[in-house]
Amino acid sequence: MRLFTPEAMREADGKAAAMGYPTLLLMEWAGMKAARVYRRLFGKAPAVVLAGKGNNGGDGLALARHLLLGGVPLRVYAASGQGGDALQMRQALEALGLPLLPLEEASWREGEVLVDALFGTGLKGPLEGFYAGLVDRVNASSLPILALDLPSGLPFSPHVQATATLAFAALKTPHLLYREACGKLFLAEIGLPQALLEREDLPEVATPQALRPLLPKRPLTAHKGSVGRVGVLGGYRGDGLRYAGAPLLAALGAYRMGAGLVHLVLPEGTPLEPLEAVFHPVPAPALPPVKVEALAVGMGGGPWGKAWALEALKAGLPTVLDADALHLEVVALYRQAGVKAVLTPHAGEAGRLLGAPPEAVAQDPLAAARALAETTGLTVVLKGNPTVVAEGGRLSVNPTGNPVLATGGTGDVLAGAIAALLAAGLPPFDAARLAVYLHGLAGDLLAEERGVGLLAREVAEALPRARRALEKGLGLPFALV
Ligand SMILES: NC(=O)C1=CN([C@@H]2O[C@H](COP(=O)(O)OP(=O)(O)OC[C@H]3O[C@@H](n4cnc5c(N)ncnc54)[C@H](O)[C@@H]3O)[C@@H](O)[C@H]2O)[C@@H](O)CC1
Ligand SMILES: Nc1ncnc2c1ncn2[C@@H]1O[C@H](COP(=O)(O)OP(=O)(O)O)[C@@H](O)[C@H]1O
Ligand SMILES: [K+]
Repeated sequence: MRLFTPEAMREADGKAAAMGYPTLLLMEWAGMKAARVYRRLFGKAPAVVLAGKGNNGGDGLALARHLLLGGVPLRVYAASGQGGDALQMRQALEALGLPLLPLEEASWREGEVLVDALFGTGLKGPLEGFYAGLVDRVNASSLPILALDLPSGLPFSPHVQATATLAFAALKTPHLLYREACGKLFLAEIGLPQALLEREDLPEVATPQALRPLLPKRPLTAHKGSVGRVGVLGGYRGDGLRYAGAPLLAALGAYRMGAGLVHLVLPEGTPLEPLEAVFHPVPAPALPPVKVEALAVGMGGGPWGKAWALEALKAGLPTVLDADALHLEVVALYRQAGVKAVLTPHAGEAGRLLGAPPEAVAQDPLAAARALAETTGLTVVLKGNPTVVAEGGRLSVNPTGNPVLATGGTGDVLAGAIAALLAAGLPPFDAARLAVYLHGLAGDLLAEERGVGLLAREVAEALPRARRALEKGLGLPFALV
């Protein structure tokens, strides 16, 4: 599944029209699916539809007709000046005898549901004047809001803060970059010719459908030496083992992602956990003295971070470089050596590597991940919401995960999880996008059950459940309608 920009989506609509496909059908499906979502969420609660004059408004008018036919009480406030498909939708509604009220008179009361069909992919620049005021009133209403295609105003401010958003044909960048404004996310197929949605040049949205086939198989004869052995290298002695827990969490992440054996190479004096690991206490950064297939490096390494990474490079194995191992010189050496490496920076670390402020990274994580993959020549996991995986020209945007993951150590768990999949033989891009998806899904399962207050080790514990869900094809964090 591809992640469209609003422009790419408009292009696809245009191509459908140029092919001779009747675009009125798309709008009709959009309206029908929107009515279905409305009924599912709000039953027969009365609707107040706010329709702009473009095609997004047209979708709203189509929805209004389906609600009317379904016996849902409603008022429609519409801008004037529709043309094309939207005008036909307006005429169809009027033919059924529903008077359209001027948008300027829009008002609502307790118990009603607002439908935001003001602007979609055609918005150019931030809303101002009347529309900015209308959006502010909508947001102040405390009524449930169903946004059609996009919460109006996105990607700028002000924008509608929706309770639920129904995306048409494909997810667009603002759906994943402004997740909060969208509320519960739905995606409707509206009959757009499939060929127009297959755009290899656009980023992918990681989905169960694409990721399930990547899950490493485990044959009956599997043994702990055959399903992937991971070396976890990290920690620092000099400050009283302040971050001693970080590599231990990475070891848990690796085991919970299915590693057969985890070898923990740690500073002497570090607590020896988890019990399932094989321990190699060392006086200074060193490689595990045994055979492993992948490494995770840097967690809790502090000033030793660089030394761990340089030591690890000698093994020439697929390696996750996390936290204290993330340095430009180190990264350049991995590239030179042709070693497969996955970098796992958060916005702060990525900013440091790119020479950009963290805010700029967070503002456009797709561009930042792409730039970092380009400058380093390695695989990049830019952590955040959304987490973006980049390699060469490929981008995968992760739809799972939520703010309960914002707690110490969850990144360490992820580093170990990626290493486990590398050790199982997955190429870096696949290991990264699969681990990121499952890590986020584990967080989603736990958020649902328990909410804020998770421990990173519990995220590791939930990884097998996330994996089971993916095996069953479940776990898509938005609903298809
Ligand atoms: N064939 C198609 O094109 C389809 C389009 N669909 C819907 O159509 C939408 C796109 O429709 P449009 O391209 O007509 O665009 P929109 O309906 O999103 O908005 C266009 C209108 O907004 C005005 N406008 C743009 N920026 C503004 C600003 N900053 N302040 C005030 N007014 C502004 C434009 O002058 C134009 O009148 C999609 O989001 C989707 O909801 C769906 O019906 C499916 C089929
Ligand atoms: N608001 C959020 N939404 C989704 N995922 C989040 C959010 N906050 C944190 N995470 C995830 O939690 C992990 C945190 O990693 P990191 O910042 O390295 O923490 P630590 O160094 O404590 O392990 C990342 O995988 C990140 O994507
Ligand atoms: K809208």
